[in-house]
Amino acid sequence: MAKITLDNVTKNWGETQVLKPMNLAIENGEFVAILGPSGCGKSTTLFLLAGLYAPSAGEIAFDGHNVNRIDARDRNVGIVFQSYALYPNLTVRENIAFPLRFKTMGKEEVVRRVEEAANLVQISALLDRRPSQLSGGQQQRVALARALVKEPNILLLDEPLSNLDATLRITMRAELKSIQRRLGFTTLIVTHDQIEAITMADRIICMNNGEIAQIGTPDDLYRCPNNLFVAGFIGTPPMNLLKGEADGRCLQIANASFDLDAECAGAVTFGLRPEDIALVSPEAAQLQGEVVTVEPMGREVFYTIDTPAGLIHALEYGEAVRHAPGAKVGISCKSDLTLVFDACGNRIADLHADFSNHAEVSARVLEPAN
Ligand SMILES: Nc1ncnc2c1ncn2[C@@H]1O[C@H](COP(=O)(O)OP(=O)(O)OP(=O)(O)O)[C@@H](O)[C@H]1O
Repeated sequence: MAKITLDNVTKNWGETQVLKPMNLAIENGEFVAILGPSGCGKSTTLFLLAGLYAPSAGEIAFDGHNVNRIDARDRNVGIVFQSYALYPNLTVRENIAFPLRFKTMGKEEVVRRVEEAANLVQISALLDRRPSQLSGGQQQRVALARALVKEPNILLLDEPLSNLDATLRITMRAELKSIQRRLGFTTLIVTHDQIEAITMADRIICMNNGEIAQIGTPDDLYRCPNNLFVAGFIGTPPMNLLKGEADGRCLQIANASFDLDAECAGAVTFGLRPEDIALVSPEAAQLQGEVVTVEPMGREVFYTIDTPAGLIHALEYGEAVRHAPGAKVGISCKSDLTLVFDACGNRIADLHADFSNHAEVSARVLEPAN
């Protein structure tokens, strides 16, 4: 188990800097997800830690020791790639034992470690098969056992679940997390699946365009995004982001004005999560709109509402469809759940807008569906 520190680490390919100076500290035993859109630098960060890439500048340290010049195979890091990369002509046993081939260790020790790793991921019965005789989930477990067999200090996972079907992903997600908890490896997982990141990780590094947009617990990123990128990236369906203008304690969004709980001035963006919206009677809210589409999704109903501030998405829990297309509704939300971002896209801490009459929100004064 090792603490990982990055101090102003960058990566350039030719003239292009794909990783801007990155500073990061990951504690012993932490499970951290690197999340972000395609091309933002997630795998680059992981490969730098693995020693597969050398940094262009800066220092990578494990437990305070600079590892910049230490070879991948000497870093005591286990890696699981998206493709699994199993050797088709080797048995499962030989695949798992492969990373030990350069270690000076007796045959019995190799057998012990292979069996222990196979046991951990529950593939002991498959050791004499070849990869082609395994399902996708079983192959994924072999790749994980191969990473564990070195008894690494750090486990690096590069989209390890992306080739699995939806059900298996959920099972493997829970299994990975439980193995990590039991063995206590410092673990980094690269993913572009936010559910994966939110469900497994203690902390998430959200990256955009070669740099860290925010690091925090899943709840921090969801409830207190530092900036518009994180606000728009985390959450499905995404946060509603409305353009507005602040003047003192007044926020104007299209034809509606709201009270702010502190002074502010200039162009702002106002953020409102779909599930935090209550659709109330039009006269009970400052901002009104017309329901355009209604999508019942089983446990919830997803509404798209056309308002003078643009289209707004709202999610109401429960099966009941309360508003039909064409219904006029008011958009309401508890003020402490609203977010305000400045003209540069940074969230203004502790600034909220009074978006409605709270009594109306809690009473859920709703128009009947017509
Ligand atoms: N060997 C290389 N030479 C030049 N550019 C590269 C090389 N490897 C990666 N890049 C560029 O670096 C940037 C970051 O790539 P990286 O693979 O880290 O992204 P990612 O976030 O992991 O993306 P994805 O989710 O699509 O795997 C991309 O713009 C990519 O095109």
